[in-house]
Amino acid sequence: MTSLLHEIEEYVMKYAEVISNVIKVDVEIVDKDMRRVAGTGIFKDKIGTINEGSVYRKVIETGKSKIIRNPREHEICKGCINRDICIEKLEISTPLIYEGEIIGVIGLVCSTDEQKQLILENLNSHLQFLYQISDFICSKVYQYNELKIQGERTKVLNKILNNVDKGVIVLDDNNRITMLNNNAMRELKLFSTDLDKEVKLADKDEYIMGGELYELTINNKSFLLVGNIIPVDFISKDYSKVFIFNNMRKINSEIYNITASEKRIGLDTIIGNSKPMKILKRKIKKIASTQSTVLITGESGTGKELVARAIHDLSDRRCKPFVAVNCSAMPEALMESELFGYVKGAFTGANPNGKIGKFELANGGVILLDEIGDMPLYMQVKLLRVLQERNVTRIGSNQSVDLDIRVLAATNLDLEERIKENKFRKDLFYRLKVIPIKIPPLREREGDIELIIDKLIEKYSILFNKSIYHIKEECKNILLKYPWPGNVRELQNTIEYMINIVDNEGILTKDMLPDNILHNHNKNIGFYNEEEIEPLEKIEQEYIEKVLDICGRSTDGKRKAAEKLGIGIATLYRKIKT
Ligand SMILES: Nc1ncnc2c1ncn2[C@@H]1O[C@H](COP(=O)(O)OP(=O)(O)OP(=O)(O)O)[C@@H](O)[C@H]1O
Repeated sequence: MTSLLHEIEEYVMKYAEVISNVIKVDVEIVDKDMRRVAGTGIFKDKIGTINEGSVYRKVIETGKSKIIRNPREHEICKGCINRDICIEKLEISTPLIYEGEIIGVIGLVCSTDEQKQLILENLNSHLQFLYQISDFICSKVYQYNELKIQGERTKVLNKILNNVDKGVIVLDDNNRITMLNNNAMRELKLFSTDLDKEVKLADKDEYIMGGELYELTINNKSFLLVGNIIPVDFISKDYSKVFIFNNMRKINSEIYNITASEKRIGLDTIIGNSKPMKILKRKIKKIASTQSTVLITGESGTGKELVARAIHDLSDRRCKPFVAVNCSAMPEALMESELFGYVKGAFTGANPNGKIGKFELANGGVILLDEIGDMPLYMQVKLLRVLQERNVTRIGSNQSVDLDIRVLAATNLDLEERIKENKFRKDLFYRLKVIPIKIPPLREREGDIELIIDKLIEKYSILFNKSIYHIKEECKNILLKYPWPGNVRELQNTIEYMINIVDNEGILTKDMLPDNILHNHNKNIGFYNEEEIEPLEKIEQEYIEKVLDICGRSTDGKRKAAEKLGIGIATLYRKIKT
């Protein structure tokens, strides 16, 4: 505690002077190590030195005041090393007690008989005054100590605050900044000199990613922040509320995590080396870096979404969100709120916290409006407005959010036909069709079916941990001739199915083909031009296979097949083996 008296020595000195002025004696105040902290009169030059007398030691030991009316002769003075040179006529000493501990002594010394006389005449009132000053000094020590503890606590608190990844601002009851952490300074471009500045915090009544949206204004700059306000006004008016807000980079990256696909979709992901696919890939490369709207058309399963993702991945928005919205899968009643979002309490049945819309989720990145041809007309009007004005307003809000977004739309419908049927707006069509991309159906991509089959066999063999050594020529031919109305998706499903059912030999054969493909094959044996004429032996082979598909491959099935074909069973076996 010694240090405490020294740390407030300025005050201690003042109190010593007050006593000295009022009682007209010399005063010294020592700490518990007997070092002089303050002194007046004959003690003024001795500040910092040790009092070697024995009276104060006794006061410190006993915690009791002492009045020595006859220095030198008093019992206490017997062992004092200064006894012979002592000029004191009267000495009054009283302890300074802080939290039960003696932290020092106030000593009053009379060097003349007149002084002694005066003091003794009013001893009681002088003692009362002395005790009072003693209390003042101790309460000053208390205040100082409290401030010191509070300062230490603040330091620890600051350390903690600077280690949370959120922005924290503590405001007083006038909305002035009392404290702020490094994140808040960084986010709001503030400095420690901005402490005590007034902040305006307006609740925008909207809810995003687990927090409330606030507009914070300081130094004439406004920031939209997502966070929460915690009232702490029970502490003191300097600490009225704490605003904890999320790091906006973190919010953006959370949105990105929701919206981004885990793997990169480059041009290599789009399998196909046919001429139309080469042209398509060149076009994707060329237009990826522009900001214009793209309308991707093509039959179902041709890879429209894949192309859209490749455009996103090749563009400089690749690290920003990619949000795909399927306009036909969304219930009509929900479409508006899904696309544009809503604020809390916008309508009954809604999420009470409000919801961020797909456009806002995609902000900064790319939105794919898939199956746009199925969008209801009233939504087409709203969409057109968003595309024209490049901003979106949540349902129930009166504040629009600016959009920096690349729009891609896709459909397998003939939009011009839909326009004629009054099911699609012409103005929207032209706004979307700035860059048209048409993906050819699989049957028109020469060489691609074989390439895709090989790649998919490889992919699913790894996925299902199977070793596929071979695909029978006959089986492959059926796949190559199939018209693939479901395009790559159907081919993908077919290969996945076959690899699922293949046995340990790892050979894909015709009888592993799905029924619809086999049926199609069976009813389509025929030819239309010279190139398609096949050797009789091959046709015969295929015909027998077809009959066996129907009759079965058991002994009974084969007997039945031979009967139907009008040949002996032995001939049938011979022909199967060739
Ligand atoms: N060229 C391709 N290379 C590899 N995979 C492809 C290719 N084209 C399509 N696919 C795959 O086929 C499936 C369907 O593709 P996608 O969803 O992109 O087609 P779509 O044209 O958008 O279909 P829909 O019109 O039915 O929405 C996906 O699994 C996709 O990865």
